Amino acid sequence: MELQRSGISLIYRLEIANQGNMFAKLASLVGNAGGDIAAVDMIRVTQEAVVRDVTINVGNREHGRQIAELLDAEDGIHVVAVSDRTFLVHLGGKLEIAPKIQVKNRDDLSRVYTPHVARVCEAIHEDPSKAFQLTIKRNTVAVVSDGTAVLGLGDIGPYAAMPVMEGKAMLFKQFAGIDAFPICLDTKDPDAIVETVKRIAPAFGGINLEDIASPRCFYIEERLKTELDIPVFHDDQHGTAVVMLAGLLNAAKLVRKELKNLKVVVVGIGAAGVACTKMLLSAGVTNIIGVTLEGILHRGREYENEIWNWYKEHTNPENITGSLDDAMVGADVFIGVSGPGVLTVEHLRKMARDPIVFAMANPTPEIEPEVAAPHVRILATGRSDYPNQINNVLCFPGIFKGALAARAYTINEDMKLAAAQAIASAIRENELREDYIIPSVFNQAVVQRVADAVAEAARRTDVARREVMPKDNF
Ligand SMILES: NC(=O)c1ccc[n+]([C@@H]2O[C@H](COP(=O)([O-])OP(=O)(O)OC[C@H]3O[C@@H](n4cnc5c(N)ncnc54)[C@H](O)[C@@H]3O)[C@@H](O)[C@H]2O)c1
Ligand SMILES: O=C(O)C[C@H](O)C(=O)O
Ligand SMILES: [Mg+2]
Repeated sequence: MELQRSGISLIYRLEIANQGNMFAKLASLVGNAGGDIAAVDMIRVTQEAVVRDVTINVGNREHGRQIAELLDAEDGIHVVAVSDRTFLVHLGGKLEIAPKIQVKNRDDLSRVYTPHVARVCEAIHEDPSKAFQLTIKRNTVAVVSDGTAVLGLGDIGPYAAMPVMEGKAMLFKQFAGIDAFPICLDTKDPDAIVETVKRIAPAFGGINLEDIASPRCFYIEERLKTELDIPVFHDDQHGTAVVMLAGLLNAAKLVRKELKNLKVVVVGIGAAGVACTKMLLSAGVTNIIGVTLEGILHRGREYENEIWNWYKEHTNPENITGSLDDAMVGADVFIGVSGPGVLTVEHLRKMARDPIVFAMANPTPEIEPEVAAPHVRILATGRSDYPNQINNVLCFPGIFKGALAARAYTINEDMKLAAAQAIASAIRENELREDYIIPSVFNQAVVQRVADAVAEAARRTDVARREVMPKDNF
């Protein structure tokens, strides 16, 4: 596969002396240093100098720093400040709450607020199911995290987790029209998390658990699923697994291999790794090898982590032992949901013909895509800046849209499988290519396709509380 990488974009505020052709000099300095000027804005002009904001695309932060040093060392150029556009879009957070109706006069006020609102409260008191019709519960999801497994950054706490949760909430709204609220809890106690989520549930039609570390995430999700009557969905488990399977269905078609014959190596047997494995098993894959930091999971050992004991019983049919080096021999597929630097070119060389590599750790994949690309047939990552983005954003907006439309009280296996098939089928067979096994997150047809398939699966499996017509705009 061939790859092109996008870097980061920095804004340099420069004071440029009014002498000679300074801008041409600046442009050639930047160009020679490998930067790419994307925009120039005039900020102010004085007798001696002009101040401009110059947006420059650079490879990474270090490259950006080198360019700043280079410019500052030049006679007549002074670097006033460098700002990162990513930080600028985060100023003050990424979300706000907006009312759906304007209160223009006393009459409006008396309807949305006291006294008439009281009649609506009483109606819900008489029939609690009316909360779905008459409050934001109908179309609102809580994105709940404790900040313990934020992307691949680990336990960075609830404050640092907020930007990711705000991002997920934005995507819920933009892609599915669902209002989502980021909630980062200042506790790691699984029971306290369960109790808190239960107590805030009245306002929500669904709970999207996010970036909660394993193995606690399994307990928290299981309890909430049993104790709440709205869908509870741990995105890092099931969203990831759904999109991974969608990608694999298409990748297998492309290399003309059948799922049941594949040898799949999964690295990182946490939330995402366990769920991906369960999904592979239900799709008919039998030869799955799970690899942790301690090596291949096998039946010759008893593990402290309970889920790994479950894992060893359901995978590794030949009970092989050893490290990732041993697991990769003859593998058709690598699924990485661990961390950076796990996979090497040596590993890729051990794989079977037409290797399929899904290096899904965020933000840094298990292997640098540029390094892996020449050695594999199909490569996918979780990132937005490479082709084949296998990221749960392709799933959670649509799966919740379908579940909320059907007013489903849970999201079950059939609904997840339906979502995976809907995502995969968004690409027609004659459109499949090595760098196009998964539809873009901006393919607007995908969310509705997933939502329709999920609502239908909810109806078929008797978990829907509402009949949904296809394309129903609830
Ligand atoms: N692309 C996506 O849509 C997507 C979705 C979910 C998670 N992820 C990524 O997957 C990774 C794991 O997320 P999670 O939610 O499962 O976290 P988690 O904390 O539940 O599990 C991670 C597991 O990986 C293991 N691990 C870490 N480094 C390893 C290594 N070098 N070799 C073997 N095992 C290793 C850890 O011990 C842990 O068991 C993160 O990088 C996350 O960003 C990607
Ligand atoms: O947030 C993402 O980009 C995907 C996933 O939920 C992750 O934790 O990495
Ligand atoms: Mg996540």
